[in-house]
Amino acid sequence: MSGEHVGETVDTVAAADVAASAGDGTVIELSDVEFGYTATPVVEDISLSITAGEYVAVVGPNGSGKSTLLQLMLGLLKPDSGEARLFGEPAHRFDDGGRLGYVAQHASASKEMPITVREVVNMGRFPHVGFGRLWEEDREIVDGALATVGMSAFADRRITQLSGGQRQRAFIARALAGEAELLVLDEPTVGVDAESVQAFYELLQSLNDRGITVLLIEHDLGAVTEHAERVICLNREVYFDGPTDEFVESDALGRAFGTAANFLGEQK
Ligand SMILES: Nc1ncnc2c1ncn2[C@@H]1O[C@H](COP(=O)(O)OP(=O)(O)OP(=O)(O)O)[C@@H](O)[C@H]1O
Repeated sequence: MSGEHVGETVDTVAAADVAASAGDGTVIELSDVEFGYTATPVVEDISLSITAGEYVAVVGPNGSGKSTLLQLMLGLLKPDSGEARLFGEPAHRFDDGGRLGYVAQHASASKEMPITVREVVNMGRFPHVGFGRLWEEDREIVDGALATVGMSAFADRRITQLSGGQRQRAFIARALAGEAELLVLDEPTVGVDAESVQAFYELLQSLNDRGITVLLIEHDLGAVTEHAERVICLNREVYFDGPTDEFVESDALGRAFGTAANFLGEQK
């Protein structure tokens, strides 16, 4: 078995362009997926689907395969066996086009990157208009995206001069400018100050209320139970996949983490 090793995670990837999603509203579909970076599988026996409009949290211990699962879903990794489909297409062949906004773990920017927030958000329009050709209507969409995430006042600030939370908002604005239907976030509130976390989740909720499918990895169980409507609990295999209230009542957490106390001890 030879899993693809993609090395460094790209900080943010606005992946995905397609003509059509699966007609039944399925956004992501995994069938019997197995993947390992070496001969040992990191995830196996994964079958699940995510439908348009859902708000799904992936939880699990450190090293349980959450980021790997996300990258398989997005086609950034290719399963060793089984199949991953994104908007009805094989995920690894999915073309960039704005439907998907991906904010990777510790989304950051190179310190030398002399790029402003507006320029980052402008990039969201590129799949729609082509490089360097933003028209008035595109600028209005960019302004709207900046306003939606509360970053209008920071539009001309360099991306490197933002806090972690502000940077996350800028990357979300880029996804919104691209008219993303699916927003995927890998531990979005790591490095975000506590006061901003609540506002950040309110933003995600408002985007989900507008019909955007939200899929995120989250360590903060409180945030998961408060906001996500569905939980996928992972530790190489899926230990639980279902409504959040059923997850809370279940023993999946303890089984996946060894003990629930362990997990709670990991809370940041
Ligand atoms: N690029 C890579 N090359 C080799 N091994 C990797 C790579 N990325 C992750 N792994 C290994 O795969 C396993 C799952 O990692 P993954 O990052 O998917 O877990 P995770 O649940 O997201 O972890 P965390 O909660 O710590 O972010 C770990 O054992 C990790 O060391």
